[in-house]
Order: sequence, then structure tokens, then C-alpha cells
Amino acid sequence: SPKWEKTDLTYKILSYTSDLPIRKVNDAIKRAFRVWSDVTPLRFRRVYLRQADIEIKFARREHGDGFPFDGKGGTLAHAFPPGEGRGGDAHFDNDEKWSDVDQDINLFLVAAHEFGHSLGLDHSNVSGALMYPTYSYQNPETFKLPADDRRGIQKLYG
Ligand SMILES: CC(C)C[C@H](C(=O)NO)C(=O)N[C@@H](CC(N)=O)C(=O)NCc1cccc(N)c1
Ligand SMILES: [Zn+2]
Repeated sequence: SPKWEKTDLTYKILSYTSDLPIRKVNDAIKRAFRVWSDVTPLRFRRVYLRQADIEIKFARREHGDGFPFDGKGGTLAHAFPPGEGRGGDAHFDNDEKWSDVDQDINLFLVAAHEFGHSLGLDHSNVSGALMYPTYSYQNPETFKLPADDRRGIQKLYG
């Protein structure tokens, strides 16, 4: 499966959700990247003006990549595997109710899952894994990367 051939990756946030303050979105995304940099040699740096490896945006319905979102529920977000151009990019469905700590859709958890895809991981069939296909809420304060996900990312970048 495709992987990044460099360890210093850049990301850029192109748009936001109105459900959360900008600083909380920035922080959730920063913490979601840290899930993966904590267990690999990968480093993530935010850029503001230049093009980035991983471009992040919130969008609804058709948003220019041929994979339209579907309104509230269903698909929450999607991300492209590593590569040039839109490779690595992560899009979040702006028709979801994004949350920081309570039970709506937790942005940190979804972003951590999407960035797994951005780094080259597919879905896992291990229930409880971050890369399991369906979302289940867990307290982001006590989040610990499950063993299956750590194994998967270290196989790619260990
Ligand atoms: C076919 C894909 C475009 C589905 C899409 C996904 O997997 N994106 O990465 C997605 O939004 N899946 C939902 C499935 C669902 N509505 O339950 C999901 O929760 N994925 C994000 C997610 C977040 C956090 C943890 C886990 N395990 C999954
Ligand atoms: Zn997924």
C-alpha cells in the first residue's frame, strides 16, 4: 500500500466547521496528528500559505473530488492515501455536528482515524481499533492508540 517516502509532512487547514471555535479545531487536529507521530518517526508541521502534503477541509455534499458527502450521519469524513496532489488530503462532512468532548461526533477521534488513511492505513477488522470502519465514542482525554493501529502504522513507518 502507498506510503509517504519522507518523515517531515506538512498540513494546511483550508476551512472550518461552525460547530467549534477555530482554536478547538486547530487543537483537535494537532492532537490527532500526535497520535501517529508518538509511535513513528513522522513529524507534522502546519503551514499557512504554501501548498501542504495534507490539506484539511470541512465541506458538504459535492466538494470537488467526485466523492460527495451525504448530509448528517452516514459518511462522516474521508481521506486519500499518500501521494502527490490530493494524496493525503482529509475532508470532514460539514453536515455533521462536530464536538470537542461531549457525545456528538468527536472531531479529534474522526481526525485521528482519517489521518490513519492519509498515512496509508486501510480499515481494520479488529473491533475497538481506531481504524475500525465505524465510529464509537471514547473519552479523548484518556485516548490510547490501540495495539492493532500501532502495529499497522509501525509496519509502514516503524
Ligand atoms: C467508506 C468511507 C468513506 C466511510 C467513511 C470512512 O471510513 N472514512 O475514513 C466514514 O465516515 N465512515 C464512518 C462510518 C460510520 N458512519 O460509522 C465512520 O465513522 N468513520 C470514521 C471513524 C472515526 C473514528 C473511529 C472510527 N473507527 C471510524
Ligand atoms: Zn475510514
